[in-house]
Amino acid sequence: MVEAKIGIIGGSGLYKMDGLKDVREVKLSTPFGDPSDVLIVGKLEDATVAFLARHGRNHHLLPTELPFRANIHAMKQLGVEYIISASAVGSLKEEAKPLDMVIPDQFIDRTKDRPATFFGEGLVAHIAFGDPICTNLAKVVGDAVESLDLAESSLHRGGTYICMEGPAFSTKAESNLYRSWDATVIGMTNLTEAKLAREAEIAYATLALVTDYDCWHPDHDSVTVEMIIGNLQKNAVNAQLVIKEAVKRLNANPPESIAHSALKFAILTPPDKIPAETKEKLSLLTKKYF
Ligand SMILES: CSC[C@H]1O[C@H](OP(=O)(O)O)[C@H](O)[C@@H]1O
Ligand SMILES: Nc1ncnc2[nH]cnc12
Repeated sequence: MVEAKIGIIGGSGLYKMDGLKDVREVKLSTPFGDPSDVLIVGKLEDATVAFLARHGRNHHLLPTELPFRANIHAMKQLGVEYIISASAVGSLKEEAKPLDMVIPDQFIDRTKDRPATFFGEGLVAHIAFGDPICTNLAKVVGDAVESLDLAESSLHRGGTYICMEGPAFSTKAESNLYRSWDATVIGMTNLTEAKLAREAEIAYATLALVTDYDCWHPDHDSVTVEMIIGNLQKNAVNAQLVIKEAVKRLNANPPESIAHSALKFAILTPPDKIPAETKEKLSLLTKKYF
């Protein structure tokens, strides 16, 4: 089995990583179904990385349809310890302009129709999620952005990402409600992924790339796919540069992460009371504790 310590999940607009060497397509199955697509494993800046297109390489999966658990489980199977997620977001603040980058440190969950835990079926675990993003990994990504000269894009470190269900974009009332909550950006994917990554003890950070002002902004029309497509493409170019630089830094200096021991005090069910099939199903995640 190939191994990769760093995982990259590409969202809308980022369907492949340029510059990968010794590329292999790895098709994995998991106890939670198949991932969104094959994982692309290759060398980037001397590090072995695993890339996955979240919506599939042809963008055929809605946010609600994403096999989040299979995607994270597949990363875990490859030995991934750090995931950098690149995601398209709408901005809820004037100062976060289209083409800017935000590295959120909080999420608010507005999803309602997707599984968001590996646990259950006789194994109860509650992870701490007060700090849902790995601070040290976020710093590596932020430092990578700042080391590059990205003329059109400012960096915003910190901020709250609203994760909505979609696929329709928000109403103006919703968008203004989220602004009243002081949220920074809105998307449809990253909270679910971050939660599962934490359950899988993988450090996770989001590089959120602003495509639009959602629908609250008085000087902009309501968001449509047509309007954001150009920004998605420009953001994808920037995301590639940032990820390459972040991978270089991460490989040279892998940071500690609270995520790496997230299950240490999370599991409530005594090991001898967990059904054998569940123990087997979750063994990749929990075996170090039993
Ligand atoms: C491009 S429009 C909405 C779509 O874009 C974001 O996807 P991702 O987070 O995978 O980059 C957003 O969450 C929606 O899924
Ligand atoms: N305005 C928006 N709302 C939700 N997800 C998005 N992804 C990109 N722009 C978005």
